[in-house]
Amino acid sequence: MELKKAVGLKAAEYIKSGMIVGLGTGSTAYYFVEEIGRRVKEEGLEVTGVTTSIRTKEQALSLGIPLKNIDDVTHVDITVDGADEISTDFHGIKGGGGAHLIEKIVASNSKEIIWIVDDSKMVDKLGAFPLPLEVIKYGSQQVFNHLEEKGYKPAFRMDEAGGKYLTDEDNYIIDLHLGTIENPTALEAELNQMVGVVEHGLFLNMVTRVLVGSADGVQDIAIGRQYYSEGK
Ligand SMILES: O=C[C@H](O)[C@H](O)[C@H](O)COP(=O)(O)O
Repeated sequence: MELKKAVGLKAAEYIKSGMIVGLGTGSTAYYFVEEIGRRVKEEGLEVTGVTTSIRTKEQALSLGIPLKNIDDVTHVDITVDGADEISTDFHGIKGGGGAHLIEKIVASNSKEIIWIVDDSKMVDKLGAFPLPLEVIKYGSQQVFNHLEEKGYKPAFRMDEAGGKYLTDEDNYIIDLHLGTIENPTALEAELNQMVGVVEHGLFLNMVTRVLVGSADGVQDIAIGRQYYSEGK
């Protein structure tokens, strides 16, 4: 809890008045959004938020953070979000909370992408965390069967009531229990082409800064790449 809060507060230091800010989803991003709300209220910070889930939208509205839809902004200056796993080469898995579709849309329109995590999320190779695929309902059992034939150990995500989990966009999620992903780039290419898969939780070559919380404090790692380019 404290590590998540520490990285959330540190990320908020990168936010200045006038920015359009992508507000991530999850238990770590929660602290970042709370801090932005506090600064809006107490310090007069003037930002426009673009949210990545219904949950975050409700939180941001309750805090009085002005919001816009992604389609009503020219770009996002900085998106701050959590992650489920980050590899040593700074690829990530996201979507443990089922929000990776909208998160990826917001991130892909962001000039800077900051991930905030505690050190338990840092891994050598991705894959121990189940890789989420958001799939359209129609034909989803066929997608599942196809993934099973490939040996990807798929499982439909279930909700607390025992039904299939529904995303904000009313799709299902299939989690792949891969163990280790030896070649994330090849898997990404394969999943990008799979009919019925709306979006997968592999975020490769996207993050521009990672803040890692540990007992020793917050490590601030600038990745040194530019994901976003104007007019792409
Ligand atoms: O779908 C959820 C998002 O990708 C989250 O950012 C991710 O699951 C990390 O969440 P948390 O900070 O709660 O571990």
